[in-house]
Amino acid sequence: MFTRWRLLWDLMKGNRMRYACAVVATAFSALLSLIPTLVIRTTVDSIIGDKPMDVPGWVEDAVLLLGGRDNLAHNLWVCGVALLAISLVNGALLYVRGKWTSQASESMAKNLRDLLYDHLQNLPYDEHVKAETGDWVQRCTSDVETIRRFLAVQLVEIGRTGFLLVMALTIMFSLNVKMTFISMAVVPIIFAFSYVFFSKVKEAFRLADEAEGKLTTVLQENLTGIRVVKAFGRQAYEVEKFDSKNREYRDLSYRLTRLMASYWAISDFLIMFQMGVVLVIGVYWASRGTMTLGTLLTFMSYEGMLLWPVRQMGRILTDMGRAQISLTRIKELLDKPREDMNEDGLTPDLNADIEFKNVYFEYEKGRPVLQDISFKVKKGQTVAILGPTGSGKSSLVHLLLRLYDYQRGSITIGGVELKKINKKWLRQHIGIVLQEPFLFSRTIKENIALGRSDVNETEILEAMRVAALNDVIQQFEEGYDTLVGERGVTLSGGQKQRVAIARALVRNSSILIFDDSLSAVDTETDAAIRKALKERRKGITTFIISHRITTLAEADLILVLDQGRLVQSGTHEELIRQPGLYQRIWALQSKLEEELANEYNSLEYPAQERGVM
Ligand SMILES: Nc1ncnc2c1ncn2[C@@H]1O[C@H](COP(=O)(O)OP(=O)(O)OP(=O)(O)O)[C@@H](O)[C@H]1O
Repeated sequence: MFTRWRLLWDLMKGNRMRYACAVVATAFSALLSLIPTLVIRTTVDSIIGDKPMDVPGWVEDAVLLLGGRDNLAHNLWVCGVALLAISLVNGALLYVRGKWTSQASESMAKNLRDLLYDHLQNLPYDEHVKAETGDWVQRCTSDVETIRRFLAVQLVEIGRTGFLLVMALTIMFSLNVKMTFISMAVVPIIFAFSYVFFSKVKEAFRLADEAEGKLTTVLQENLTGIRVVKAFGRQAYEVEKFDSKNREYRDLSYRLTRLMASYWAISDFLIMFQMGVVLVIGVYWASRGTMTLGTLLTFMSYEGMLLWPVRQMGRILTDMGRAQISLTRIKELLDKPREDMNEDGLTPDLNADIEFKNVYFEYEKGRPVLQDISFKVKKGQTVAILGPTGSGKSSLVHLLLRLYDYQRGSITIGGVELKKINKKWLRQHIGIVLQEPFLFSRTIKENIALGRSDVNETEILEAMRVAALNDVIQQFEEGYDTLVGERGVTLSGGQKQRVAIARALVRNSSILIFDDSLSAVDTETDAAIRKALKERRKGITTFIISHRITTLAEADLILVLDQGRLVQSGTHEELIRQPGLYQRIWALQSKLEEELANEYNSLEYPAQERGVM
């Protein structure tokens, strides 16, 4: 609990003084807002009327300075000017209060967003894999906003109401004790009613918020997956699903509006009842001379000023619970440990031999994903990995980048244990093309340059050539300055893979990893890219995960994984002679290719159309 508020305190660094000044301005503004009523009271009772002045000495001196009561009675505009002057000062105070609180709260929110963003960037890979992105986004946006509002509005409003109550009660008690008790009789009732009401209605607010969230999720999911919806002709089902969520949201919002309407009606009635009682008793006392008209006006005016904010207090106090929840949610995110980058680790030359020795790895305890994996790769060699879905291919290459840590065994590069190497150094020297490449909503060029910040034009063009991207680029008017993603053109799966390959190539890495990165390009382009890559990656140790035997065949070493175990390893020539998974897949793919070729040749249209002259 304490650490949560401590976080807020820390985030306000540089703005604490400003916020404190805003609190002081609030107090002064509360005091000033009570004074016009006193000016009116004195004017009515002692300047227009003939009651003796019961005002502090300095006010009496001021009246004398302005020519005395008689002079003021003939120049009532002076009282008007006094009211105007007070309003002006009060206005100035309200302005600086608003300015300082918003500066302090906006800076706090900015600091918090920066802190969260920085923290998220530095969380371990696994956290991002498991993360519910929507929930994280909400923590970084609406939860931050809730805390900002708490600082900018709620806390200040509580302070203002507190000051107002204390000061007004002091003045009221000094004027008439009995009337003070009468006029404040309903305050605790309104406060309690408002507090209980909003505590109860909080649940209704939560349900409405949740329903809104569900509605947004359905909408977002539908828009993201609209192609699937259309392809499967599921529009009617989706519309119905949306309608049911929409109806749920409407019903809950309607219920909330009804509840709020009854709240305003009851609390308005209580306030009006209270004012009515004060008016009736006050007029009675005034007619009997036990209370002056000015004092009655003061009570009526203060009553109005106090009861409205008190009525809001219940809402603000219950809303404060939200700020606490938001702070807890943010703290949970910030408490997640950052990834240890082993910055003091070794920075060896990674253009070296790699060795896996009895490597064991599991994501969850007791569920091994890789077991007893041992193999050696000479510097500059190409290693191909084959295996059924879920056999652990991606996991194996992820270990090399230390996106995850192996639990047993050893992985060495140039004889240095992987866990001793500085992680940043390691990742800087390994280029990876992920299975599902992600492109940012930027230009193609910028997406490629993400691989290395100081990359030059020639290197980008060269990487594009190797990744067979030039043909793609030519289709676009703006070439590689074409925007991709949500705001730009949509690239096909194969085109995206090629941009990702170019991005990995500009890194000039010592080790290159292709995680099934050519799966979406046609065989011809695959062959062209492999050829260009072969020339280019001389001396670079390369790992290629693929299901295409043609891709694997050229490798110096082929690893065959099955259920997390290395079941075969060797060259293409060795493996096709060994009975096993590789031989079976090779036989299958060769047969398939043969059948495809036969089918193509037997097509019955003219030879020139098939390109055969
Ligand atoms: N982050 C994770 N947390 C828990 N289990 C995981 C995680 N990632 C993968 N797995 C599991 O580990 C196993 C191996 O997954 P991996 O992605 O390495 O297989 P793969 O051989 O690359 O499969 P594919 O060819 O389908 O890409 C699978 O059973 C998978 O469900």
